Amino acid sequence: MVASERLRRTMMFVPGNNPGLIKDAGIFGADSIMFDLEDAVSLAEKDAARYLVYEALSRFDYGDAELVVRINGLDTPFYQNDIKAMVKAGIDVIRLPKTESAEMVQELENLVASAEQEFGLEVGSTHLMAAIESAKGVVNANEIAAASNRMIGIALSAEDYTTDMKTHRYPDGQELLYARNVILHAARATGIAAFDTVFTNLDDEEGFIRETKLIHQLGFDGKSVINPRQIPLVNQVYQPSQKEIINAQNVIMAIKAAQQKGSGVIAINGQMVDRPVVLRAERVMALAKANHLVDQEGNNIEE
Ligand SMILES: CC(=O)SCCNC(=O)CCNC(=O)[C@H](O)C(C)(C)COP(=O)(O)OP(=O)(O)OC[C@H]1O[C@@H](n2cnc3c(N)ncnc32)[C@H](O)[C@@H]1OP(=O)(O)O
Ligand SMILES: O=C([O-])CC(=O)C(=O)O
Ligand SMILES: [Mg+2]
Repeated sequence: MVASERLRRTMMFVPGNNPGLIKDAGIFGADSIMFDLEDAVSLAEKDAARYLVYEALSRFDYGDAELVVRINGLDTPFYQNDIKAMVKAGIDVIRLPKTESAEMVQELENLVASAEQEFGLEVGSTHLMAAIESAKGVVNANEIAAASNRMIGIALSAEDYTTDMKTHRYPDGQELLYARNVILHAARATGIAAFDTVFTNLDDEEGFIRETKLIHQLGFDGKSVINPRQIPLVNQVYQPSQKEIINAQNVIMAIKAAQQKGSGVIAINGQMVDRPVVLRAERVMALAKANHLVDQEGNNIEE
């Protein structure tokens, strides 16, 4: 699948030092599974976690899920070994934590390219993403997003970010509004995905849904999650309504008919349908397919 066409509603963190969670991570339906070598793993367990994730990637089948690894930061003694092992294992995406500049992404890219050469992989086949976790990262979000052709997305990491900003997380999320909008604009301007941050109170389902509705409304592709219980809740928020699906089906049918007659624009019930409307309709249909509300051809499923 082309990296830019993937749906990425949920990217689930899986601690890299926990064999049980790693083994079963594929059964919960996360769009992306993110093995963590960074903050979920204590210093004493860094080497063991890297080895464990390497073995898991080589042995287990995670189906259609995109496989991501969060490596240790560029200010640690671990990241070079992390990159080598994960490239060798054929990981889909490397997520760089605490990214503050384009130079950091370029340093990562150079090391990834060397590892690809060393292990006989096509240079450019490993994709990258950056987590933005500080004021400096937010200020430099545009250059970070555009730093490499390998970039598939940028993410807000609000736990570290709010600490850097000398605040903390509040239920209404006002403290994150600026960073969320900056990250979204940087992602959209570069044509890559935007991911919202984790919500750490597993018992506050209402708060989780409220936050997910907000980031869906803003335009995020999806959200980092820490627990399988959060996956269906995100999918529910991202699920298009029946009305949206019917509208999207009509738009796609109408534009196909128009194109057959050599026109790129048409009206449905007096409403102009042009390229942006078609693109929105295609996204609705992709979400409808992912939620099994229509079949792979976009037709309604017979009861
Ligand atoms: C600020 C940051 O950097 S956040 C990123 C780093 N943090 C992480 O990676 C934490 C990831 N999450 C977890 O480790 C766990 O979800 C915890 C510790 C928060 C909660 O764990 P639990 O209390 O066991 O959660 P819960 O009871 O809901 O688990 C339900 C099932 O899902 C499994 N599960 C829970 N979390 C995960 C996960 N992240 N990945 C895979 N499986 C998971 C559990 O093993 C359990 O399976 P079982 O029913 O077969 O025993
Ligand atoms: O990426 C995330 O959402 C988790 C994280 O590291 C943070 O919030 O600091
Ligand atoms: Mg963090």
